[in-house]
Amino acid sequence: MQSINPATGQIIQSFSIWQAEEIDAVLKHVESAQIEWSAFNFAQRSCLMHNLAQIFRQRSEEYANLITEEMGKLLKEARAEIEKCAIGCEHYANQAEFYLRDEIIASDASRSLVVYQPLGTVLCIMPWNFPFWQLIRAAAPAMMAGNTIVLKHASNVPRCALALEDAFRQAGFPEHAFRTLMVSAEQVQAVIADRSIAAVTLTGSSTAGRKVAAIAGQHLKKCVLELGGSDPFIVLDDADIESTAQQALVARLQNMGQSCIAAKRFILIDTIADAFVEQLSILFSRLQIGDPKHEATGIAPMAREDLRNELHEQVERSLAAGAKLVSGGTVTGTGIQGSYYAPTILDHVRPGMAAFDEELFGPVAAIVRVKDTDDAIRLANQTQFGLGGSVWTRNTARGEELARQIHAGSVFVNGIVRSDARLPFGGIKESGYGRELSYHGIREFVNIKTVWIK
Ligand SMILES: O=CCCCC(=O)O
Repeated sequence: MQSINPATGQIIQSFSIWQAEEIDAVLKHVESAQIEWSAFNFAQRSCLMHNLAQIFRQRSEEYANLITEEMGKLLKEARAEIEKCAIGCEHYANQAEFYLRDEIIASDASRSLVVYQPLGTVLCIMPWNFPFWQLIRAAAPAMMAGNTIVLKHASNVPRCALALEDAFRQAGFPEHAFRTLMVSAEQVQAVIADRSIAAVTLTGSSTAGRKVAAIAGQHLKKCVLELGGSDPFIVLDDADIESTAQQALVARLQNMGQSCIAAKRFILIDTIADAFVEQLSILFSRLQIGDPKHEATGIAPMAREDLRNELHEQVERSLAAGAKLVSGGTVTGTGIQGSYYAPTILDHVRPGMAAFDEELFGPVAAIVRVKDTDDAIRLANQTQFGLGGSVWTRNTARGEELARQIHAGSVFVNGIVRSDARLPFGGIKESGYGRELSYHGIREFVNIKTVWIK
């Protein structure tokens, strides 16, 4: 496993992958720790989760630099990610007991109730794009419910994975309540199969989701999958073009476009399409490519060179299929080592083109022109994905009506799709199943037990 700085191409550190004996030993420890951890009451768990939030804030600069060095995002975005982790920990520290309170249900018993109890050890298989937050989004609720965690992180962020383990230890969690496994993708099958693992949560591609779901299914283990997306960003003809284009820029280029919930297909009503594209391309052209640690930089590298090359290939296939290049479309970095890609706008994208049919995980906006709102909804739903979507209009009642017609796990009206610990997060169709965050998220990894008393 190698930690490589995507802004320079330099190897920061290399790590050896664990052998089976080491994996076994850690899984046993985490399994035993779960018995100890589940005996902690909510107040005790909450106290440690608050400590963790505090550690994120105290060590924010260190962690943010680590993220930027390992996967390339802008340092200011990395700082925001760490703050989001602190907020997520606090949310579950404060709400878990309420979310998992016993529910008394009237039935033919003298007393019947539902109690929520931990499942055991949850394996978190996590991606590199938000290397701290994706893990905390899954682990904070699961741990507050009394589960322990083993993390298999993406192989390009090993230092983030180890820093997370250290943060839990610093916060005072039992020694093996949270452990990072230094394992390869090939070793994951055996980990899922191990009897110490009760359930699995994966954030990653639909391809990875299929594999993990198949293995978990074979071993009858519960899994939650948060997979890819191709979120529509629908602009109606009454939207404010200037402010909506500014939001579009953030929605597409956040995290250098490497987010499952980034806006990917910009569906524009014909009458405003020219003005919108012009505005968006002006905004794109102002961004400076450079060192992700510099305040003035707007375009950071993508996380890995192979991912950048794959994106470029999707752009080239879309152009060959008839899309029109408005700006970008080039691999930048001649003479630079980093895996940069110029912010790109493709116009006249239609179904059948890579930019419409596939997830574009990078700084490329696909413009889809439509004649009316019916056409907009039809095309928004013409995808195998169903993660998020947004509608932009001055008429919020109309926006809500359209939000209900979009097939996705969350739809925002006049707002960028984002996760929020108070609201459920997840997708339908090939974007996965199950929900994270809110009370829905914490109830994914519990035994929802009925107790019936005559
Ligand atoms: O790739 C998915 C990114 C989700 C980020 C979030 O939870 O805000």
